[in-house]
Amino acid sequence: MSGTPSSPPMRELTGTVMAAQANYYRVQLHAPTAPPGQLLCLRRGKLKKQGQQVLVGDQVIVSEPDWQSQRGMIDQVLPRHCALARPAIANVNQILLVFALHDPEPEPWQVSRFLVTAAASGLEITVVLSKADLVGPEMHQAWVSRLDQWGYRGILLSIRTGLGLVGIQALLNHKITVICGPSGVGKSSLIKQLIPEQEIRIGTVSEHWHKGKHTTRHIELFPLPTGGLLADTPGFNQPHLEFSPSALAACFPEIQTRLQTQACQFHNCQHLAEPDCVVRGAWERYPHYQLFHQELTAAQDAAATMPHLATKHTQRLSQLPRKAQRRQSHQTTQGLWLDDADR
Ligand SMILES: Nc1nc2c(ncn2[C@@H]2O[C@H](COP(=O)(O)OP(=O)(O)OP(=O)(O)O)[C@@H](O)[C@H]2O)c(=O)[nH]1
Ligand SMILES: [Zn+2]
Repeated sequence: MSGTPSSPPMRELTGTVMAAQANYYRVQLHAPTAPPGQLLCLRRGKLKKQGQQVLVGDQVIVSEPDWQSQRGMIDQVLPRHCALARPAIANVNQILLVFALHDPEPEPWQVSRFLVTAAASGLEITVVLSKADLVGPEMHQAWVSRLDQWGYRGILLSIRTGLGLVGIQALLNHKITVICGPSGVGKSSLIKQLIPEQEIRIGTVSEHWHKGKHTTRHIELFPLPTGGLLADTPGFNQPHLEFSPSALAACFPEIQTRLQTQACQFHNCQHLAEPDCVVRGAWERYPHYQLFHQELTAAQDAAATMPHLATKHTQRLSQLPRKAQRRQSHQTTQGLWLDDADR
């Protein structure tokens, strides 16, 4: 790869992995080390041997560019600041959770379940309350203040009237954002507003996704005209809770707020039936906490007694305390939550 004595020194080509399918990765090259454009790349054998996965969202070093056939090789994966498992995307900055105010109406348990799943990632979360044109101001206010009490910001959106679009655009600027939410809430409609020129492609991708059992086989980042990248996820109604029961409290801002100023009698309080617990109480999502805790405990018990039946996620995560889970997923290039089945 070394140039002739008269050629200028070769600079490393860097890029972002925009899509992954089978063994191929579509890499958007970064200026100024490369001409604008994308290369279809393979992962170098040595990375495979090292068990180094390449994820959509990864920053990579590319070599052997063949400009004519637009092919290249991924030589190196640069350190990630985080890696999500579902969808398997690296370097995500925030999660946008979309719920419709009507058709389908938001179900507090379901909203809470999505919030807890998203909160487990440790990323910034914003909630979009879509189809605002279908309900009145009372419903708007009720959900915005409910979310506020839960510790989240809710943005009203209507594709019909344009309400909220500018605010959402500003939020997405220069960030990698994953959009999640149940089926039919208007995620695709929002993406079409944000990236009109990608309309056809998004349609194709959505169709592809909806054929499966809501497992993301094809993951793709779409560039926003204003800067930033957006990833859609398939609509699904019951996101998986996949962490240890003791990690659940960290996924409720209401609990974290209480624990900032008060302490439970036991340092390892699970906030269920323990005496002198400062978390247990008459706040709206406490029943959700109890229910999710029960579910996670049952999954953990199943993993302990029937390890062959447990999912890989549950097995690995239940072995680690919360802090270690975060450290692993944020620092290593082999995100703990990654699972080959997701890719
Ligand atoms: N009234 C109204 N309808 C909307 C709005 N946004 C989306 N819709 C309608 O809601 C329906 C579902 O929208 P999609 O964008 O396909 O929803 P989705 O979340 O992508 O759904 P999945 O692909 O199943 O995940 C469509 O008929 C849209 O026209 C809105 O702001 N107001
Ligand atoms: Zn407690």
